[in-house]
Amino acid sequence: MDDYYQSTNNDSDFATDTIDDQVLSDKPRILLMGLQRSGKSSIQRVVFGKMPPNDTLYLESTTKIQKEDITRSFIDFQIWDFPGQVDFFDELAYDPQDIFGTVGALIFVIDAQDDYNDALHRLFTTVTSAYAVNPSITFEVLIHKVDGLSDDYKIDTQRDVQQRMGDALADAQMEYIHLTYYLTSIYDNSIYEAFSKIIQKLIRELPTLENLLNVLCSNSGIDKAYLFDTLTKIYIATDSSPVDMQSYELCSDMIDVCIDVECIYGPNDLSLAQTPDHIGGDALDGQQTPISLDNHENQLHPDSDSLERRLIDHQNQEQNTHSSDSEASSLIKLDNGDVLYMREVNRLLVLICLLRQDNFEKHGLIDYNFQCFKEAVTEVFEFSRKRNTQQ
Ligand SMILES: Nc1nc2c(ncn2[C@@H]2O[C@H](COP(=O)(O)OP(=O)(O)OP(=O)(O)O)[C@@H](O)[C@H]2O)c(=O)[nH]1
Repeated sequence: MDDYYQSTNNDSDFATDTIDDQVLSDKPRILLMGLQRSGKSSIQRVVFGKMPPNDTLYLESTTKIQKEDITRSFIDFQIWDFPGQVDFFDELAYDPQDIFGTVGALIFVIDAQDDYNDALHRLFTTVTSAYAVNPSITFEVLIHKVDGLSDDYKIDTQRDVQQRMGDALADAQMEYIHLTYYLTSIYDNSIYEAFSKIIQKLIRELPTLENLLNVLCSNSGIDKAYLFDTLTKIYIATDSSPVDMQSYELCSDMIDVCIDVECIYGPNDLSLAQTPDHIGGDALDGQQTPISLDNHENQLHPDSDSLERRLIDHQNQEQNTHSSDSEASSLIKLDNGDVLYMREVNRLLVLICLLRQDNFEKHGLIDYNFQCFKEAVTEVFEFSRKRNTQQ
């Protein structure tokens, strides 16, 4: 996919806009398919529309293909939500070429809390038919609604689904069709984690971004770095050290914290320092106290050499250095001593890093390296944009 980023901002107040076919751009597509009530619309609403998961209980059944153009996001694509009750391969009214011609990923959702025999049958016909039309589609299977299941049952279900699909494809001599499986739920971060991996497959610049993140981490003493799409909280790249759910959740929670602060104080006051020892390593929600940079002296009394003092000095320097642009940044100290460091790369992307307190002492170096990283990322996308225009 060539166009998986968006270089312009759309100032619409809505994250996603349902739009008519006539005005749909030529963007690559992501299809959400699966049986009725498997959770397709809920996934779309929660991930791309910021709907609280509990509100999906009131969603009505989809009756026709819902096409949405994702705006104000780095992930520049259309997402098509299919009604579960229609089998598009039985209906002569639908031309498979129209549907699958320019698809990037086909995501098939299976309800793991229900009997999934029919779903497997539909999955088989869907992938084999779609592959016949467009072999470059990546097929992704979400074994969904696993929030109600025990860990053992989840693993057994995934193994069973994988085994049966593998057998069915082997019987049809179509083993070359590759499916990737994810255990997901809208009630935790698993759905974002799955979408991160799905979207990453569609980003042509991924290896370059990963290399840049590796260089940034190794030269700055950073333990883990994620490049997030700010709107969706999907991470589009990370360094090559293993992803652990806890660090991912902390980083993605940090985006929520910053957005909440931005909503309360306005975009120009986004930078915040964190009171010491207020944040547990695994519990951010509700415990953070944003501190205005103007009156921090009255609120914090750190001794002069403490990390808190350095965080505040750092924030002040940042504010002075970047007073002319509105680049957001934030620092949060966790009670285990680690530091979460967030910097906005552009209006659509944000870098979030996790590093140890000792390594944060070299924050001048980290800031400098971040600026180099930011310039490199901008150049990469500028290069891709030019290449796409030429093509
Ligand atoms: N427990 C649980 N329920 C979920 C999850 N995702 C969706 N649901 C529920 O599943 C029900 C059906 O969700 P929808 O999103 O309407 O399903 P759909 O696949 O779009 O259905 P159609 O539009 O009929 O094709 C809703 O009540 C959701 O709240 C999940 O991760 N866990």
